[in-house]
Amino acid sequence: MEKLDESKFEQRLQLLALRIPRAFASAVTRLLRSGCLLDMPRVKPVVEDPESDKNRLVVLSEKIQNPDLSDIPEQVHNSLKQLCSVDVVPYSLTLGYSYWSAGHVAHLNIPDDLLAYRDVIAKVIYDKNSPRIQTVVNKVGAISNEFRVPKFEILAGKNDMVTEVKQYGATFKLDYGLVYWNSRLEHEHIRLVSLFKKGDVICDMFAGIGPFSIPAGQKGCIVYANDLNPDSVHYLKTNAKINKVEDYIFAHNMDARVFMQNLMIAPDPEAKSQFATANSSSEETVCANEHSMPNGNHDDVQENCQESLDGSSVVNTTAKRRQETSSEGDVACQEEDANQTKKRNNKKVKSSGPLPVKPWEHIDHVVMNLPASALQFLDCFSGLIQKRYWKGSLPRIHCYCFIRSSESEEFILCEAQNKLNAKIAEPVFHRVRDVAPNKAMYCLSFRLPIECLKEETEDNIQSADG
Ligand SMILES: C[S@@+](CC[C@H](N)C(=O)[O-])C[C@H]1O[C@@H](n2cnc3c(N)ncnc32)[C@H](O)[C@@H]1O
Repeated sequence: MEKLDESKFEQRLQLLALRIPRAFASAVTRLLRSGCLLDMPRVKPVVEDPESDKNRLVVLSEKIQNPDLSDIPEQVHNSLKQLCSVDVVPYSLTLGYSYWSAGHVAHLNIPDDLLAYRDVIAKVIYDKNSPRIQTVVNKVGAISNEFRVPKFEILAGKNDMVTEVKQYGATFKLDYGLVYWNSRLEHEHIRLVSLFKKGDVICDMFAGIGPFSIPAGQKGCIVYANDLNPDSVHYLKTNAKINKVEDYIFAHNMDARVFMQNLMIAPDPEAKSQFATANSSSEETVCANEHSMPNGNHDDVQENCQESLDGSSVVNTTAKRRQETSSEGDVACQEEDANQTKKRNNKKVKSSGPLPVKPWEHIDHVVMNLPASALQFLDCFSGLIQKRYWKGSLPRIHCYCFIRSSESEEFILCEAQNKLNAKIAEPVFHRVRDVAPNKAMYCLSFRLPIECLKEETEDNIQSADG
């Protein structure tokens, strides 16, 4: 048998690092986070300086290759110089052959010229890293299915792809063979969630197993999370429970367009009018603006969240409950009044958890992480939101996409505007990571243009009113 040449699996990266005074490590990291910092799973970008414990080394992205830092954006470079003293030093990083792993699974991409040795390679990796690594897999072919799940062959260890990984303090359980997972997006997940505020309403149209939704829930956001892959939704619900945010996450399993359309369906106006006549207008305002579930029923906060986690849609829940109890809104409003004077004695409402929201009235952010085709889904926003229900500013859309070196941001913007049928004001492109020599992943963020609101015509008001 040929001898295994381990070095064939080692990747040696020649990088640059900034030697900075120790006390400035956090500030410098924050400054460089959007694209200039080393972004690799399980590799810390801030390390000890072997020459002095008064300093630390902040490792730069492999994209930054000029020691004069001329490939760092000028503004960032200037802020850096003002912040503290900085020395640029070479930094060599070696990734061993056991580098690629998620939980107990070591994930290899064995090149064609070494495929003949894959079993021996896998065995060595397994033996050297067991018990931490219990399964060694090799990716087979390119990802082509709509769930974005790679195909793997199991080379060593047990045939078990269910594992747990940790990101920013959250635990994610997943079956590597059934759902999409990419550890390299950790920084992007953190970056986007850092834009959300407690209490924000988030729609995660392509949620996967929840790397945006779960930390958003942990932050106190209400998240409507959806994925077409039933296995992803299964793990999304599991992860919501593991991370104790099940009250904040409404999980759905449907096509993203249908999901958005369903979320925007306002409740039966007939029931609303009964609600209105049964209550004074001020009571109705309290219910509508603050604590109402889609059906206006305050008793069902926990139950409704649980129902959503069990897979039923908000709309179905709404429709069902509205038919059942046209006077429940009445009761709910009275109870809400009582709650405000701290006299209410209702166990379910008393229990902890988020207050319910009405997505057709307000959403703060929409996350669209399906870079290969999310732009195509933007057409679903045209005429989606009904002006007469909406309150406050329109949502910010975060649409992921790929941009090839032959394409420009303007080109992508045009495509997005064509799909929306509206002009986007102040688009922000954030470069997430390079995925190939000529292709990078970006996040295009913008506020939904007002032209996308559904026009109020006599016809559509009447048909909506039944
Ligand atoms: C690139 S993954 C992103 C998952 C997750 N947001 C993350 O960052 O890990 C895209 C997800 O979109 C889902 N998906 C693909 N087509 C979809 C569709 N038409 N509607 C809803 N989800 C879809 C896939 O199953 C996959 O989980």
